[in-house]
Amino acid sequence: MNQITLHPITSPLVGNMLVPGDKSISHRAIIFGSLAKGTTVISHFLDGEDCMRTIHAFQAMGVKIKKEEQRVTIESNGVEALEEPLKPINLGNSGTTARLLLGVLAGLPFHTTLFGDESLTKRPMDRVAVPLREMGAKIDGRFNGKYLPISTRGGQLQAITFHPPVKSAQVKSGVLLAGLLANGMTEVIEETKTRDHTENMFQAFGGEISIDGNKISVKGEQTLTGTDIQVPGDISSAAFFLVAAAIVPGSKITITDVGLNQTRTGIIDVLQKMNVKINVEEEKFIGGEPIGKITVESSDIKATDIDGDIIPRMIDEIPIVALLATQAKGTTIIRDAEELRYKETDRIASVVHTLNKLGAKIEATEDGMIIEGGTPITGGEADSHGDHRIGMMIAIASLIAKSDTILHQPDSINISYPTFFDDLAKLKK
Ligand SMILES: O=C(O)C1=C[C@@H](OP(=O)(O)O)[C@@H](O)[C@H](O)C1
Ligand SMILES: C=C(OP(=O)(O)O)C(=O)O
Repeated sequence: MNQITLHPITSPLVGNMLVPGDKSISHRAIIFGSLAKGTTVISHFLDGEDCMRTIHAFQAMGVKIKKEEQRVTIESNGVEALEEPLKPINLGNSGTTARLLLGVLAGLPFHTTLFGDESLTKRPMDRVAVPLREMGAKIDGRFNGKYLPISTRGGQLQAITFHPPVKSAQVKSGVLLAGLLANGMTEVIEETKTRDHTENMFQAFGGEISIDGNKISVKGEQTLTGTDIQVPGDISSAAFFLVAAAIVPGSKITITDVGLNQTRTGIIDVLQKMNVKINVEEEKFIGGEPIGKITVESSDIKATDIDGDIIPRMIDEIPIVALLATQAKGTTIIRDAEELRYKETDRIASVVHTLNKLGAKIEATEDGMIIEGGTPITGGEADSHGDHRIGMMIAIASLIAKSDTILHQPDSINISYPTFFDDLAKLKK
């Protein structure tokens, strides 16, 4: 489907909902389950296109992975059993698969070629290729390995101490995974803490990892053991509905069984700062990940400044927060978010272009944006540009638009949230 017409909403959004499994945790569960010896069973796995890329990559290396809806079973004989893939591996649109898989391939003694779609082909891979080469991996590709397609020949790796030059959980995770396959103790020292699902997953699979503030140390050449993983709901997917409830008058939505990992809950802090009526209840810990429920009601929204250490804790939520800010009282300024320029699209440019087209008043800056509040959304035509989060931002904007919105390339939403429109429909009364 190339385009769909979205109508403004005529009644509040009301109800309880579950969101699909966390994308970051789903990727990692496949990777760790494939590296571990034994059986891993994953429940509430994200059935999105990106996570399927990770499954296919490990199947191409001989791992037995069976998927029945949101349940995935992995039977693996561990790292030593992984085989040289017969063909180049297609990573589609998935940056997480690319950066984490490079870390794994760095330690495997065979040749692979990785490629992706048009968007992934433009995203930087040198941020992970450089430290992996320092550990001893052979990595080459377009622009000296800065961009896909990339070929690897891994092997004997030496542990390093690494200070990531960018605030990126993908880079950290790539090096930690290579560290698992290296000789010695690999250390990653982050300037700002990024999402820590890789660290939690090491522990869930019986691995030794130590965390001291922002320093993470992983012992090389350990054997991991298969386990059961229950994936929490993805707070990055929930964010679209949290904002929808806040901006559609009379709404009240509760999202249950959603991940509340501190390294991901910047969106909750921002909603609170913006005067959104929100209630959060942490209920349990599963596999080192806190899970609970969030209730949001329509609110009188206030502008705020968003910058500094909170940015990595809400990096994927900035497009939908930008929409929220268009409905706030006052001007919202987002800074320190230059990393947005290296996502599926340049999300500073695509958010500003798209929301302005729909009636907002936003100015792009080098590392963020300045958003004028209280601007009505007019509707019209808008394109996801193949970016799932831009597609969902447009769909939520269309709810409060003055007229219909034609969304081009809605299929991109299948990357992270294939049931998005069904879930939205269930909240309409
Ligand atoms: O590690 C992960 O699972 C992710 C880390 C973030 O990317 P960066 O590490 O590039 O910031 C985020 O934007 C992406 O959606 C998923
Ligand atoms: C940036 C994202 O994902 P990835 O880097 O895995 O493509 C995202 O999901 O918003």
